[in-house]
Amino acid sequence: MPDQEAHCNRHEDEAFDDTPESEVDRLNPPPDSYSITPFTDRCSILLHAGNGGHGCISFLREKYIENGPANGGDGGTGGNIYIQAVQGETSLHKLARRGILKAGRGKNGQGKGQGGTRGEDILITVPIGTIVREVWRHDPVAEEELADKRAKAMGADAVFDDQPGVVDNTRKWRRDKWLLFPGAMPQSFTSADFPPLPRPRRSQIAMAQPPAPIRLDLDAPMEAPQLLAAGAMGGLGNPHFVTKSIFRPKYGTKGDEGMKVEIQLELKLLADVGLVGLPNAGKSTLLRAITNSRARIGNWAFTTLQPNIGTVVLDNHKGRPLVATSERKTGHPRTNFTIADIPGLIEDAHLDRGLGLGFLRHIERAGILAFVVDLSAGDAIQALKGLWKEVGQYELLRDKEVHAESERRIEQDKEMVRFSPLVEAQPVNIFEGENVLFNPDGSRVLPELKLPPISSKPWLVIATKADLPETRENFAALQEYLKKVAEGEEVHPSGKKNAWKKKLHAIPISAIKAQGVERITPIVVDLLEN
Ligand SMILES: Nc1nc2c(ncn2[C@@H]2O[C@H](COP(=O)(O)OP(=O)(O)OP(=O)(O)O)[C@@H](O)[C@H]2O)c(=O)[nH]1
Ligand SMILES: [Mg+2]
Repeated sequence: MPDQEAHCNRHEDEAFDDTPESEVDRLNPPPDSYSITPFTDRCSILLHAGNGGHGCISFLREKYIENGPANGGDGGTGGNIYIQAVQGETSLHKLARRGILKAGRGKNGQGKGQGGTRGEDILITVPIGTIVREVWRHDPVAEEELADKRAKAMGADAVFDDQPGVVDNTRKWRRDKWLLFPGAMPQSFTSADFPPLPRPRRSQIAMAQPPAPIRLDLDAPMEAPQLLAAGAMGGLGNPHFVTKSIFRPKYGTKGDEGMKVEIQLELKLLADVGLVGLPNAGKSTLLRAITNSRARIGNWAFTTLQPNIGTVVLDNHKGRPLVATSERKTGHPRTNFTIADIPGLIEDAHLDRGLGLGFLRHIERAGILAFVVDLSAGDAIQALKGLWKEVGQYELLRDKEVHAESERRIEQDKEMVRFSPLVEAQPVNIFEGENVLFNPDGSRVLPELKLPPISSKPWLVIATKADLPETRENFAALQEYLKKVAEGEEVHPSGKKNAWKKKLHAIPISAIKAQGVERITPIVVDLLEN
């Protein structure tokens, strides 16, 4: 039992006596002392920008003023949706659970000329290294603009209020756009009673929207949020429709419908360091030893079923940083780095054995790879080579996979007959070839992420369980081997020629006793920064 093992060793070895009791408990916890952190690295969500509030139809009522002038306020603008990549977020699971994000609707206008208040905004916070891709969108205002353009091109006398003298014949029938005075009978209005419908409007902030289709690569912390979808404009109150002949218009307009965008979020970078190792090698214990993680630990294979991400704090804001760091590209000194503990890798994992390809994908998303080898479980060099082999095989396969996957998706889409009742009922408002704004079936195949080859990543070896007997020779051999690799006497374990081998480190540790782990941080920081 691991528990007994730990205690025996502590009595044997004087050097480990200074490890506090509580720390040992934390690193070799009873089975129920862990937390499962939910984790998602890919999800799609539907954004619904806020609808505009309706305009108000009202008239001044005061003593001695019998038929006061129109004084209905305009409707408020709908809420906007923003996105921001921030430090501290590590997973998309919170967003994945939401599914739909709907910004607030603007409030309706009020009497006495009071405009409606704006709808509530939504801010989506995502981890740094998130990619945002648009799947499809439905933008009512853009569609209306397009329809107008089309009507004009076809020679209809579609004219707007800013072109006087010509009668609008095309848009008055949009009864759905008009709001009538309470109590007015809809049938008492003929289209002749309405002035030309105002041209579709956009809020000023809509200028800040990224061009469609949205493709954002958020790989740095953002100081300010980025707008994704602007809320729709509110309707106009009845004072807008006062003319020389109509003093008391009994109509206003409804607020516009907010646009809908479905986006796919994907984490490009999972963490700064990825722990790669066989099952039961001690990766989760290591993560616990150097971070505050409460990752699950157990003396059996596949204890970890999904990535756990821990953060190593370098600067606890108490004056001098714990580890000296240089100013990075961003201009700020690095204050932390993250480590991903991923499920164990077994032989033939690339053939989808074990937990399969899913988590091999995580490996290529780490900045640095830390190969965790168990010194007590046989030849460490063989273990390291085995891990590299799987990683390499995976990389080979991936390129093929990606290709096959996108082919397959195209094929499936061709075969499927989609149920889309709305498309038939609507006038087709898309010019051929031009900006397809309304793509109701969302069948667009999104391009895969492009990532650098795995063998070009900096890597190090963490040799763990060094507290166990007869691990010394194993480690010495490993170190000797790495030296030869660095000098070019041995082939790089990845088998690739241009693989990274600038500074090869092997660090012996005992994670369970938190011995030697303090050496990891400065080495990792050095690799991250250079
Ligand atoms: N003696 C000793 N035992 C260790 C050490 N590190 C981990 N262990 C034990 O090894 C076993 C496996 O540890 P885990 O951290 O769960 O291993 P893992 O690599 O995360 O395993 P998977 O999640 O299944 O891939 C546990 O029983 C740990 O207590 C160490 O430094 N020394
Ligand atoms: Mg684990």
